Amino acid sequence: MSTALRIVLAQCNPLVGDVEGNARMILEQVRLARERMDAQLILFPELALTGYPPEDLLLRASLLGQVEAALAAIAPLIDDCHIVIGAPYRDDVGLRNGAVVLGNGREIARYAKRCLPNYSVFDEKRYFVEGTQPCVVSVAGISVGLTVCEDIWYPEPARSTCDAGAELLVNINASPFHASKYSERLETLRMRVAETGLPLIYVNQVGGQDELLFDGQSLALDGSGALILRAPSFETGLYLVPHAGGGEVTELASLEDREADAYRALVLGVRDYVRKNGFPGAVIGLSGGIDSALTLAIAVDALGAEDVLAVMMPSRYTAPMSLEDARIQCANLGVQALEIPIERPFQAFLGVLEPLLAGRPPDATEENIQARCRGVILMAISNKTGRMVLTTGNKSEMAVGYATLYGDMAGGFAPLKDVPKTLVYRLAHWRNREQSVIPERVLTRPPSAELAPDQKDSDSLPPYEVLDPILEYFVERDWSISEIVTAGYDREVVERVVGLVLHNEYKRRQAPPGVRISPRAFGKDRRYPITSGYGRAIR
Ligand SMILES: Nc1ncnc2c1ncn2[C@@H]1O[C@H](COP(=O)(O)OP(=O)(O)OC[C@H]2O[C@@H]([n+]3cccc(C(=O)O)c3)[C@H](O)[C@@H]2O)[C@@H](O)[C@H]1O
Ligand SMILES: Nc1ncnc2c1ncn2[C@@H]1O[C@H](COP(=O)(O)OP(=O)(O)OP(=O)(O)O)[C@@H](O)[C@H]1O
Ligand SMILES: NC(=O)CC[C@H](N)C(=O)O
Repeated sequence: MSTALRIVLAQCNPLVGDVEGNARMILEQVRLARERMDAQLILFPELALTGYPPEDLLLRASLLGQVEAALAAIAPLIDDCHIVIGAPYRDDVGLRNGAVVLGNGREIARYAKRCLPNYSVFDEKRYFVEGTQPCVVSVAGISVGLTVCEDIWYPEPARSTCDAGAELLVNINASPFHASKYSERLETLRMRVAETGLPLIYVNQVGGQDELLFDGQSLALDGSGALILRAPSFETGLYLVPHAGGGEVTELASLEDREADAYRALVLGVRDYVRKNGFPGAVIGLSGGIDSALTLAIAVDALGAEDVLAVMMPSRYTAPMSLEDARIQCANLGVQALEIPIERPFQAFLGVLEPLLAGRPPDATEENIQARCRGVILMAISNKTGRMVLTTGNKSEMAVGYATLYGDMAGGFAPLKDVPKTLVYRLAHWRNREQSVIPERVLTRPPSAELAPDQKDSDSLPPYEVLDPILEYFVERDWSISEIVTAGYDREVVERVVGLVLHNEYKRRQAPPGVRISPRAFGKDRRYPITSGYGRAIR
């Protein structure tokens, strides 16, 4: 850094809507940053006071009242340093996504975010009005220019802040994770530094908020674009920006591979969803298959073995090795396991439905009754114990509707919802890299729903090595059928897969939320109509 300012990045995990709690957390971070690091300027993430994204809570006057009260309460306490807090505020023009500067015991400035993202998972134009002016404040004699998240993704805000006299650019963020996001950010920040010649300090929030997951990885670049600080991913903490020039780079985090990043994102997403919603733990149906095996490992890493309950619910079609493998995994992880066979409830349903079923060949009806027996049992355990049911469906299955409504889709949160089946395998291998917690056989046997005799997923679906790329092209990249065929896939298979994806929007709308780890997840990231003639038109 060209300046001697002691800047601390508060990479924190606010709770959306808990303005008072977030204000207390901010004051505690200020105390620590002052005590331990002698901080002169402490930066908090975008909308740190409300948490991000507050969604339609922003339409409630009472929330904005709480924000103003919190700012008024915090300001007098900030008398020996400066802080920047992300907070919404209303002015003569409208509601702003703001960066508020406090120091010398008072409020010093309010900056309104100028670029409001309104694509992908972002809806900021629904709530906020764009700012038009740069904002530069003096901190210990250094001119500090403010920007908020999306501002830094375009040249103009940084350039005009530089023109307004900034010697240093600050960017406060709520930038959600997806695979490759870190390199996209770094490349963008380097462009802004190259254009302005100014050091750039980037602070990001951490934590899960419904389907969004924030990874932290706050950064500092010096005026030449060299990385002088990279804070850890998926962890909260206070990080002092080092002074460059001595050739020393503070690299607090290593660049992890895709599996490690994805796995750690899923763990944090599950932990924050379960804990921030006040649940004492989770319950999972453990089949002896790969999806529930990985879900269980993630849940244990997120919540601790004592707060996770595995339930084995064998049916007449369950292979003995499924039950054996499930038992071994529970022992490996130290998880309490229950065994509740579903034969009796399944028989009871077949009995009462006899008039409907008699004379009709068995089909998905009977398969789904089994999945629903398991759903009823898991939900009963959830109701009685207060634990949340984690569903186990992966992105490939959710894409093509290979799951039973009110059956294995019954539950509160879907950790693997954005994890394609081929990545499920890679993550399971990654989790087993040091110590085998998922039995080897679970990783090698062919996937099966075990809802009918000798059933395999490959009876109904193309092999996952074929299905997953087709899904990625269609769902994540919006390719046409012809483009996917040109990439080397069979037209008939592509048409069938695309038809299933379009048809099963209704199922996904009824599915629980899950952690977003890809650039296009099902949920708020991909909004398709349920009732639609589009599928017919593209045939
Ligand atoms: N647009 C729409 N809006 C609202 N509802 C709509 C609808 N289109 C169909 N439906 C309704 O949806 C129902 C059909 O859905 P559903 O009852 O779920 O049943 P369905 O999709 O027909 O069958 C479930 C499939 O998932 C497979 N499965 C199940 C469980 C686990 C696994 C696994 O490997 O993990 C795989 C199973 O082998 C079977 O092929 C029907 O009642 C239909 O009326
Ligand atoms: N015998 C079982 N005991 C407990 N839960 C089961 C059993 N069979 C299925 N389930 C639950 O239903 C989910 C869907 O299972 P299914 O075997 O139909 O498909 P899958 O997608 O191959 O999942 P998995 O790889 O976990 O088996 C499982 O992940 C599990 O949560
Ligand atoms: N909150 C925001 O403005 C986020 C938008 C930004 N492009 C990001 O995800 O990093």
